[in-house]
Amino acid sequence: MKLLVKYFPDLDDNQIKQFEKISEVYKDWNQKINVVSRKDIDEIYIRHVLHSMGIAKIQAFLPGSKVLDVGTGGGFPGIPLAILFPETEFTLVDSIGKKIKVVEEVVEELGLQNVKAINDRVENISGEFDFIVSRAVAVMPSFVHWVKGKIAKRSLHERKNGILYLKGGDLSDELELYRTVEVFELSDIFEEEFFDTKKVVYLPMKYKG
Ligand SMILES: C[S@@+](CC[C@H](N)C(=O)[O-])C[C@H]1O[C@@H](n2cnc3c(N)ncnc32)[C@H](O)[C@@H]1O
Repeated sequence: MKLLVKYFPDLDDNQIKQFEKISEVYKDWNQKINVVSRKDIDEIYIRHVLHSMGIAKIQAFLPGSKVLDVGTGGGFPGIPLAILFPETEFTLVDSIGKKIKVVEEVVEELGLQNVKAINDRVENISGEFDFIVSRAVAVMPSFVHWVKGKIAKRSLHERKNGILYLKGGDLSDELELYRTVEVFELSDIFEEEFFDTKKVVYLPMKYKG
């Protein structure tokens, strides 16, 4: 928790309670349905919670905006972001039913009012979103193909609507096609070693290539 407050000093009491509860809830659910690797569950705050919150350091979501988390698994990055932005509407989608079951239970136990969990492939989801977030789901060309029609044309935020994807390593080949892509290094924001190779990739709705 100290780690979260170090980088997000403005969390209110309710958010602190929800973040404190997260490790207990996931430890409990992970014993029944494995959604987080054993090694990762002990380091849930750095590897899952703070990593997810890296997106918030790049883009703060406005009240009334809509965010889609594609391939959310057990709820990352969607759940930590939903705690952080309680007035933004989050839709978390995953094609594996038991993962969405965990998300639903976590949402209930944390008392989150702004999260909808859907068990389906993202290709089958309708609706338009300001931003689409994700981590560890697909290479960018497949991902862009899946979500293309799901980004709202009108932007509420100063930054143009688009994709905010948590990725790591050398992305030069994968992102070669996208001239308007911006890559933000999380190591510039978080000093812990875990973030040394981690990035947030932003792809605005209109891209060339
Ligand atoms: C490696 S896991 C990552 C989970 C989570 N985002 C995280 O970082 O902890 C990838 C997830 O993407 C989901 N997935 C893959 N393709 C999908 C699709 N087309 N639509 C919805 N979910 C998908 C899988 O079911 C799986 O749960």
